[in-house]
Amino acid sequence: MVTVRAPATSANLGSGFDVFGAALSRPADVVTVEKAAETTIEVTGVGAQYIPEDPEKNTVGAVVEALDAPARIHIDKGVRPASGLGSSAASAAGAAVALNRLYDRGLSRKELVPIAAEGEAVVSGVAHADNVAPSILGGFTVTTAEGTSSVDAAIPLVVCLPDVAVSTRDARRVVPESASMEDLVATVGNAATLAIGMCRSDPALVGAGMSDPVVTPERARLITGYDDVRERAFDAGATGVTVSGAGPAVIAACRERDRRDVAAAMLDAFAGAGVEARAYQTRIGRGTTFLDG
Ligand SMILES: Nc1ncnc2c1ncn2[C@@H]1O[C@H](COP(=O)(O)OP(=O)(O)OP(=O)(O)O)[C@@H](O)[C@H]1O
Ligand SMILES: N[C@@H](CCO)C(=O)O
Repeated sequence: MVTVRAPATSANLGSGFDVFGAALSRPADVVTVEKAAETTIEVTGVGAQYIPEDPEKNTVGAVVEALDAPARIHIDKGVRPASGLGSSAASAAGAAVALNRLYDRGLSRKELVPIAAEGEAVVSGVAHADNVAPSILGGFTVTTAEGTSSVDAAIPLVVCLPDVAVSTRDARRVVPESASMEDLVATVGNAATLAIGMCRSDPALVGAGMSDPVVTPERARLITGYDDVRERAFDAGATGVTVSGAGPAVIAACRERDRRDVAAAMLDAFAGAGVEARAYQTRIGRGTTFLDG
């Protein structure tokens, strides 16, 4: 038997649509796998009632197939589904790391990224790896068709999760099909600023680099109260605020000393918009870890 803790993640970070990702120190899924002749999946925890246990429909089923590793699998969800916090990816990432060890497949963490990404295709129609990469590798990740690069970074974060669901599949429908040259230049500048900020663990640069004139404004419309939440977070000291993944979670970068105030301000703004929410005071963290030695 192998048990792992696979962290939530935030993809895009504004300017890095479908490229940037970050592992969060909390929340996380716990995935346990045991060899079996046929694969079975049991799901407990946050939002378990919305997650299919059929291996054809659960993200871990595709991982089992890709690794040819049938197992009895238990997923204890800490990451709510349809959250923008890489819920479907956390389970797939955890299963990939755990099954690789259970069956002694000998694949490296980087080799496991495209395998876990197959799980994402099951739910969103696209095998995007910008959530599974940080959930497996940890830190800040840059994923392209050529592979993933990662760097550890010490950046305090708040993710505020409203009590509504937005599916990645729906949120991909509002992504514009083209962008102007002006927006392209701005986005490249912001993304480069964010990447330097991560390398220096500088919350000011990371926050400044989260600005995105192309995808985020369209996605923000799907989140009731977004503009107020963003403004209040900045007033409380956030250095940058954007939609986490496909939403509805909103992520803010900040300095350690401001994190509590930023979390309170975001919760208050959602409440003002009539939306219940939960705030996680978190930071960029480690990738999937073994819980059983
Ligand atoms: N193991 C799993 N964990 C969570 N959701 C799963 C799992 N397997 C299948 N699903 C389905 O995936 C959907 C949630 O995935 P989706 O990509 O929409 O949200 P997310 O992973 O929280 O968001 P994001 O990718 O934007 O961070 C739900 O419909 C859920 O039933
Ligand atoms: N990059 C993907 C991540 C989904 O979590 C998207 O924004 O659609």
